Amino acid sequence: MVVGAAIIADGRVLACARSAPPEVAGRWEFPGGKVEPGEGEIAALVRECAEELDVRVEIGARLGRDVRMAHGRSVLRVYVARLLHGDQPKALEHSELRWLSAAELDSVPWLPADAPIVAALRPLLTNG
Ligand SMILES: Nc1nc2c([nH]c(=O)n2[C@H]2C[C@H](O)[C@@H](COP(=O)(O)OP(=O)(O)OP(=O)(O)O)O2)c(=O)[nH]1
Repeated sequence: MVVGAAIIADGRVLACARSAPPEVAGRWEFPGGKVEPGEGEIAALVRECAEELDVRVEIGARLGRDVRMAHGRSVLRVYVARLLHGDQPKALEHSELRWLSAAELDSVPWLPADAPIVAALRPLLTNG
């Protein structure tokens, strides 16, 4: 299971450009990663957001549906999240971070598995 966090602030969502591995570098994703054995999904998201972005987050509702990823070996599950304590994300592992409005959602090349989740995200963002 791979979990991702759709971090929303001021009507925008945080999109992150992968720096590695080469086959997905330059593609955009939600921060997150693999749930470790014995770890809960929420705990995995809190850990990944701290590791990748140096932020504390509160995890909210599920967003969209589970998406089966390449080769059917894993599933992507995304949750809505918000930043806590005024923390500001830093690109510790990504090549770039961008806050996207609803109108800007299609302006970056998301990882293919993210498409249905990005579509479900649109109504949660204010236009602009
Ligand atoms: N984090 C994240 N991964 C995604 C998204 N969409 C998508 O297809 N993936 C894929 C890319 C990777 O093959 C996999 C996540 O693996 P990862 O390399 O980020 O996991 P991890 O941080 O636990 O890394 P590692 O321990 O395996 O090095 O899921 C997404 O929106 N967010």
